Amino acid sequence: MKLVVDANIPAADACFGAFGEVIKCPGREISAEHLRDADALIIRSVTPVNASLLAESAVRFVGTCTIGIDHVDTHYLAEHDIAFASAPGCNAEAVVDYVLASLLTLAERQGWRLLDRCVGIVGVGNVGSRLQARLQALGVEVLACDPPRAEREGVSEGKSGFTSLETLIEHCDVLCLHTPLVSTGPHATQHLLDAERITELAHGMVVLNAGRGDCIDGLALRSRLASQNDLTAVLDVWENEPAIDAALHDLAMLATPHIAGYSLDGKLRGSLMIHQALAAHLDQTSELTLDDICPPPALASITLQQALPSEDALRLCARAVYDVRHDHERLTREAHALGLAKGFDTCRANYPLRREFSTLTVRLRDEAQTLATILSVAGFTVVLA
Ligand SMILES: NC(=O)c1ccc[n+]([C@@H]2O[C@H](COP(=O)([O-])OP(=O)(O)OC[C@H]3O[C@@H](n4cnc5c(N)ncnc54)[C@H](O)[C@@H]3O)[C@@H](O)[C@H]2O)c1
Ligand SMILES: O=C(O)[C@H](O)[C@H](O)COP(=O)(O)O
Repeated sequence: MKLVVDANIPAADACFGAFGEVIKCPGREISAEHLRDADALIIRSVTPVNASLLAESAVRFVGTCTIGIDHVDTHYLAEHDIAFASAPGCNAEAVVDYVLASLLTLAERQGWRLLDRCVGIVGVGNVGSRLQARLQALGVEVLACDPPRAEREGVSEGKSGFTSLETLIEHCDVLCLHTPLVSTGPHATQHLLDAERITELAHGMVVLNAGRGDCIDGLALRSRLASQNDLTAVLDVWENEPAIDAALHDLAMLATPHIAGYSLDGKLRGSLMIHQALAAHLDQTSELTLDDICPPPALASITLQQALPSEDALRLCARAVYDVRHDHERLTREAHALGLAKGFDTCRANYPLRREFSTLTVRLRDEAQTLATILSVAGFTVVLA
């Protein structure tokens, strides 16, 4: 069996080597030529999978080690009896870590407390629901918007815990987008935040997008930021990646190269989920587990010797695991050296090893019960001693 695998997929040999010959290729370069005699295609989000890629190929299985599937023509696969698997939820914890790390950084820079803000979450799926749970457990007020879920669950707006995007825009201090890219239909998300809604955003609002770039009208956001400079933008995803809008990049307070989900844990979970899906497709059993492919964290524990204000302690622990400022600085540096598009992909290909909050054990004095609860609901492993 011949498998063509995106070269950016970690543990590719451990996860796919046992099935056959693994040919690695940068995801953006995988072409019909590479797939002519391939049986399986294992990708991440940067390889458009459609008729022009697959028409001449022998591929019978496509697996994307990502949650987003907007790069895959699933109708074409179904029509041609090509099996397909994605990795829902694999990197959701990492994205929530990214959001918390970003908001804690903004709070410090702008002199507010995250715990006092009202956060609106648009798209309450694997990422959004985990974000909602962590924020609410911290005591942050959260408003949630997910019309497809409200419809699926047969609940009316208001009573369901879901509310409209307009209400979020009206009431929230922070708006977090975690929607997939859907181009058509009643719940299309293409330019969900369009020029009109961007005009309505209140002075001082934070807009964070870690869903898909096309969910925001980038030109309209750029023009609001450039003309009024009264919003704070945290952008991990962009229109036209990797050739993103340089002016919008410069105007964002935190600008990162689509790495919100890039914890090692999240990427390896994605590889493992597609390994399991391929094994099932081939009627094989697999005993491979995350522990087989995921190393222990380099930083396993820290001790907080003094009682700190809760938000300072949160920020300290978050940064011990993941400092989002480094990702912002790295993109700016690489863009300066290589140009924005090349710098964007270089940052992604050479991404430093990042772990999830849960891999850090925070040791606290016995009397710090309240702080222990806060750190624990924020995602850390906490031990009182
Ligand atoms: N930046 C990153 O690194 C990164 C990482 C993971 C996921 N993502 C993106 O974020 C998206 C969400 O991830 P997820 O794992 O939570 O996916 P998910 O499919 O579990 O959840 C998406 C949610 O969005 C809701 N939704 C769909 N259309 C909507 C609309 N018009 N308005 C409001 N809500 C809507 C869905 O009902 C669903 O509940 C993914 O599709 C992917 O594109 C990005
Ligand atoms: O859809 C997803 O899972 C995320 O956007 C994921 O982080 C994308 O990773 P990439 O394909 O860009 O490596």
